Amino acid sequence: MDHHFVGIPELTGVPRVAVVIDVMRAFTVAAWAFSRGVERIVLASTESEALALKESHSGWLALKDGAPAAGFDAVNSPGLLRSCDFAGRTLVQKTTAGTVGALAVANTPLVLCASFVVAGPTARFLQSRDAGPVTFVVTGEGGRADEDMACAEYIGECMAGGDVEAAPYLHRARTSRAAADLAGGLRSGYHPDDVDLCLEIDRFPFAMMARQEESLTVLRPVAVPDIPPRIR
Ligand SMILES: O=C(O)[C@H](CS(=O)(=O)O)OP(=O)(O)O
Ligand SMILES: [Mg+2]
Repeated sequence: MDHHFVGIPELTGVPRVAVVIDVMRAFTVAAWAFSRGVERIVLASTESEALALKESHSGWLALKDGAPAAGFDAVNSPGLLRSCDFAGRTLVQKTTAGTVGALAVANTPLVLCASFVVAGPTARFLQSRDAGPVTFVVTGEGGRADEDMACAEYIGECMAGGDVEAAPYLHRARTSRAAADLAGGLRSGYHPDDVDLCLEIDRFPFAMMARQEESLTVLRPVAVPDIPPRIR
C-alpha cells in the first residue's frame, strides 16, 4: 500500500487518514493514561493553554513534558504515570512533538495517535475501516526520528496482513537517539523504566482516535473490532 511518511514541517493540505506517531513518549504516555482511568485527553498547543483549560474546567488535570512545573499534575513519563489513579478524569496534554503533530492534522477526517504499545490494535482498526493509504506523521526530529519511523513502518506492514516480526522494528527504536537520550538522563521528567515501557509491543488492546469536540482536539481510546481471518 502506498503510505506516506512525513515530518510535521512537511505536512501540506489535509490527508484523508493520518496516523500520528510518537513512541517516546507522548503516545505511550497517552495509552498509559487511558489504562489508569483517564476518560479523554484534550491536546493543547501551549503550556499556558493547557493550564488555562485545566483552570476553567473543574476536575481536569494537566500534563506536560520536561520537568515538573507548578499547576501541572503529571509529566510525560510512562514510568511515573503508571501508578497514578486518574479514574474518570479529563487530562490536558502538551508535549514538544506528539501533541504538536496531532494538532497539525486535527482537520483530517480520521486521525489516530499511536506508538508501539498500541501498534497492532491501530493496524487492525485501520484494516477494519478499509482505510487505504495512510499519512504517517513521524513527529520526532523533524520526521527523522528512527523510533517513530520504525513504529510507522511496522504499523504499515501489519496493515498489509500476515505475520510481521516486531523485533527488528523494536531494535531500531531501542537504538534510536531518543532512547539513548532518555536512558542517559538527558530528558527531564524521566523514570528509568521509560524506554522499556515505550517498547512494550501491543501492551494495550485499544487504538486512540483524535476528534474535534466543540473547539477542542480530544483523544479517546477506541475498541478494535475483530478482523475476519480472510483479511488478516
Ligand atoms: O517528553 C518527551 O519525550 C518529548 C520531549 S523531549 O524531546 O524530551 O524534550 O516529547 P514528545 O512530544 O513526547 O516527543
Ligand atoms: Mg517523541
